[in-house]
Amino acid sequence: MTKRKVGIIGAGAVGATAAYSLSMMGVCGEIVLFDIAEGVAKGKAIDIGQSVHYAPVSTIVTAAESPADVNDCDIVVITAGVPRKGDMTREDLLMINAKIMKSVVEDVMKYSPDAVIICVSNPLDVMSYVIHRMTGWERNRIIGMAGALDGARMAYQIYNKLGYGAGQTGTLVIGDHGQHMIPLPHKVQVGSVNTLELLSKEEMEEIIERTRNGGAEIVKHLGTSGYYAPGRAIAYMVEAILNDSKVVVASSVLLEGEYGYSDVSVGVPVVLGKHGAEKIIEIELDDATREKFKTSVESIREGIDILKANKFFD
Ligand SMILES: NC(=O)C1=CN([C@@H]2O[C@H](COP(=O)(O)OP(=O)(O)OC[C@H]3O[C@@H](n4cnc5c(N)ncnc54)[C@H](O)[C@@H]3O)[C@@H](O)[C@H]2O)C=CC1
Ligand SMILES: O=C([O-])CC(=O)C(=O)O
Repeated sequence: MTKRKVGIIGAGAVGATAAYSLSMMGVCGEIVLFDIAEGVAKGKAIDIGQSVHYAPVSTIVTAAESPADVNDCDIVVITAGVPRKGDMTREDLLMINAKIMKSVVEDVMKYSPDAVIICVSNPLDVMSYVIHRMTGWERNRIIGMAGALDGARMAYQIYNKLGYGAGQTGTLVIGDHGQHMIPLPHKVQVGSVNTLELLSKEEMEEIIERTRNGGAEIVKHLGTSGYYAPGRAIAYMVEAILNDSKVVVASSVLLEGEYGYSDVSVGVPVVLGKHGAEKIIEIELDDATREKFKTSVESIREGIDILKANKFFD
């Protein structure tokens, strides 16, 4: 990769935190922020740009005056959209965020036609699917951020139970980024020790439940959804793509027969490198997990079907 320019569309809580996190890591030369709300991108770009003075590597942070300035990006992160509040589910954001997605994606296609897109807006899997349908791009170039965050949340819950192994916990969460997400306890290891040997069945069930409700728990306390962990998860994915590091991260990608499904975006383990989601890893699912995966896919398809019924797709 010759240039390392990252566009972030939607400079709200998540977009700005991703920008801040990325600028502190120094993995890209330029970050350009765009937001439809006047002054938001400009103000945050100045603030983040001034914080870079203390970063190990300098990153230029700018604000786009218009979508046309988010041009020639290697990666475009889409964090434009409405977050949930109160008792809302992510699915309640479907119609409003789908409309936002439509205008944003048209601009990305025009101004950064070679980019890898990281979709963040909710409901995540359906929005990632919308981007596929709108762009028609190769599927490796459209990646939904979910498993990176949900996996971090699961690791956090495990540490809180064990009291050791922070930073040594490998987790895997597949399926939708919603009520049917599937944290996989038998895949979790702390320092190469399988957690099935460290935690009781009841403790693991509690961890799974708290992981699944990780987003809602923050909304309950904060009144809006979280942004530090999401921002850091985005930055981790951007770094993996820019550095071509080939790390395995569960992400929402379009299936074309893998796991027995097609024409739906859902979270599965993928290899992240300079071409985006370069490889989908098909892991063996036992019968019970396969059933959960089916429920998860169906829940995403419900959202897609609502858009179809509303003639969202041409
Ligand atoms: N995939 C995931 O794991 C996560 C997803 N999210 C989702 O990310 C989205 C953003 O969340 P927050 O940053 O907390 O919301 P926010 O309200 O703080 O920021 C969203 C920003 O998008 C901007 N925006 C709206 N329409 C736009 C357009 N057409 N072009 C450019 N900017 C536009 C708004 O002006 C606002 O500044 C939400 O949909 C939220 O549910 C949030 C956390 C984690
Ligand atoms: O919970 C929300 O609405 C935002 C989100 O996706 C998360 O934090 O996982």
